[in-house]
Amino acid sequence: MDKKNLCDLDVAGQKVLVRVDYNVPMDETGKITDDTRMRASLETIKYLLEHKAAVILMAHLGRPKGQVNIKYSLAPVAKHLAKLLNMPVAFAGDCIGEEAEKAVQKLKPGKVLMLENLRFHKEEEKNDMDFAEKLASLADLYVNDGFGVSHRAHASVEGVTHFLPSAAGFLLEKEIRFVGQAVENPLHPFVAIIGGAKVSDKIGVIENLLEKVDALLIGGGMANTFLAAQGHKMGKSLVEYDKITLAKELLAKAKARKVKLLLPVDLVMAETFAADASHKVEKVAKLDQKYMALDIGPATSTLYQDALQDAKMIVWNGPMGVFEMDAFCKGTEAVAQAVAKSRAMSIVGGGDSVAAIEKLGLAKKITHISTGGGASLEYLEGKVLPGVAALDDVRRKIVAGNWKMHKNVDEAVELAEDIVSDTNGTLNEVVVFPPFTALESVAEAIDGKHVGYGAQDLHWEDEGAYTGAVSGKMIADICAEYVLIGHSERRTMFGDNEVAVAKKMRAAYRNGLKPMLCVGENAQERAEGKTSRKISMQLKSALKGITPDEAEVLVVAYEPLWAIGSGQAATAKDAQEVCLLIRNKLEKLFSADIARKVRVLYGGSVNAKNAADFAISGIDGVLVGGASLDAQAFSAIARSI
Ligand SMILES: Nc1ncnc2c1ncn2[C@@H]1O[C@H](COP(=O)(O)OP(=O)(O)O)[C@@H](O)[C@H]1O
Ligand SMILES: O=C(OP(=O)(O)O)[C@H](O)COP(=O)(O)O
Repeated sequence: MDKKNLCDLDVAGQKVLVRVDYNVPMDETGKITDDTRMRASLETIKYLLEHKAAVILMAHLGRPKGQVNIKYSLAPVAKHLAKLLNMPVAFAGDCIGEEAEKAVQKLKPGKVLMLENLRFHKEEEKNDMDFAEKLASLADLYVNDGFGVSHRAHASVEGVTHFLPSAAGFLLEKEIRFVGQAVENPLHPFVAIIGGAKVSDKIGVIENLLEKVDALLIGGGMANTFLAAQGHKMGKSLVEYDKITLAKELLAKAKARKVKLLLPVDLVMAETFAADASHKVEKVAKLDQKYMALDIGPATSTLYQDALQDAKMIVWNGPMGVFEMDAFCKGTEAVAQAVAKSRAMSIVGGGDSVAAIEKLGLAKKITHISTGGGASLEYLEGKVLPGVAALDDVRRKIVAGNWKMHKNVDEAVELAEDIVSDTNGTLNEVVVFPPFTALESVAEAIDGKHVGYGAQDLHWEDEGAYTGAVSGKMIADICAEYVLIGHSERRTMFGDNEVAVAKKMRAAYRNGLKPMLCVGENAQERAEGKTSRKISMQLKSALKGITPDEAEVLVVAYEPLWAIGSGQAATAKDAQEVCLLIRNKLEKLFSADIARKVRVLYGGSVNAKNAADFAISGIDGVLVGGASLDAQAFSAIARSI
């Protein structure tokens, strides 16, 4: 995940505003009937309390339409939270204004305050900036731990991040990691189970998952529409006849992508939509037209269980039938048992699906139970969640331009000045690497501006009889910040082997320079599937003896040799996979925290046309060659990453 999390914030003595999702079911007496979402937030709250923060919780309950309505007060939730935390939880009768301000003033580090329902103010759902600023004025820092509401661009989810340093809570980070993996790097065979009432509720998810899965199992009311699209007569079943064409398109897409799409072969048919309705199991091919389908049948349950047996990753969202009625919950329970029994990485989201798992006591057998229904659906659709996108990035992206052996002094200064003016305002870090002859002039021309500069290489000794060489000490003397080490051209044309690279790394750190270490495989190694082994060896050799503190300022550039100067860039997915491999290797060499902080770039035939492809999770910027010699092209790249 590329967003800051709690560990990146210094919370001691700070007032931390935490957005949680406590939109929990209650019975008519106000008793909370399922506190899963509250329990899921405890890790974040306890971390903040242990680190001496004053914790201010804000949440919504229901949809009171901007009106104060006692039915949706969070007071009972605050009481229940006190029991879960086994400590007092103060409660403010409003989320902004004098009452909230007084409560916050009284709040001490190590204590918790719950604010009243945000949605008593219509400005919350309107993402009103004045309202967001009033919320933000209560605190020093903001943490979003409400995954279930992060698909909403509301003031407490998105707006408030414009006024406070922000980070993800542990629950949000865990949700994004698991649900995100299913979308970005699924394990195969990858099987998805989609159920629920209507296909119209989950079109986006089905379309996106059809790009990723090996098998898709469909149940619930939405299966009826697919069966009708195949020509089956569905009697009084819930069928969305206006979605028949769509269902046919999805069936065709699955076939074209060779995705095994399974539909029920038998159904539990009921005379009426009622818990005590008379019902019977019938084959899909011959359904009683006076009846309606309210669950998948036993043969279908067996078919789906078999399809799940060898899965390595399973995503399940939506029940297989009218789960809330005992007579029609068996299909959902059978799927729940199969998912729990599977050795796959299993991710379950959606109120009814999660309820089935909880009812059967199978929660511990599921890898990740999502606390978000709509949020997990939208994430599975591949949508950006506003509540996540709004958070501060853990690593500022870098766009670096390696000018190689081009530009005399005047040209170099002109190019650098043009880049300064053209990249003004970009959030990304911009760095240029001029030739040595122009480095000092460029440094003088842009020093103090937002564009950084560095050297394209260095010798590993600080001084001595090394004709033609330039030392780290000399580079530091003109206040350069970065130095490229191990660029493929140094390795292939000038004999920089792993020993030389390792000595240059030491020289860089000895002189206070930030190394931009280039690693990458050649065409043959790639063809032989040796990329991972080659890069792991390069990293291990170059980083030997480097301390964690030194590693924190390291930048690694993945530059596949076959893509340098060839005009043939790696695909964004290939680059993402290798950058992930590099980060995993950094975690093994140092720690997860260092691996999160190190920036990992892609380089190799990046240009203004393809740069945006590399603006994806896990890639923290680009190292640009030829395209960096033109200010406009390079600035376009700096804006598109
Ligand atoms: N065959 C069916 N006919 C009508 N409704 C169904 C059928 N199967 C499931 N449903 C309904 O689907 C609803 C749950 O769908 P959904 O909200 O998508 O699931 P989740 O809450 O797990 O996200 C339940 O209210 C259930 O009654
Ligand atoms: O319960 C929630 O969504 P969900 O029912 O999709 O899980 C979240 O708290 C968001 O609530 P909202 O759908 O009223 O914005």
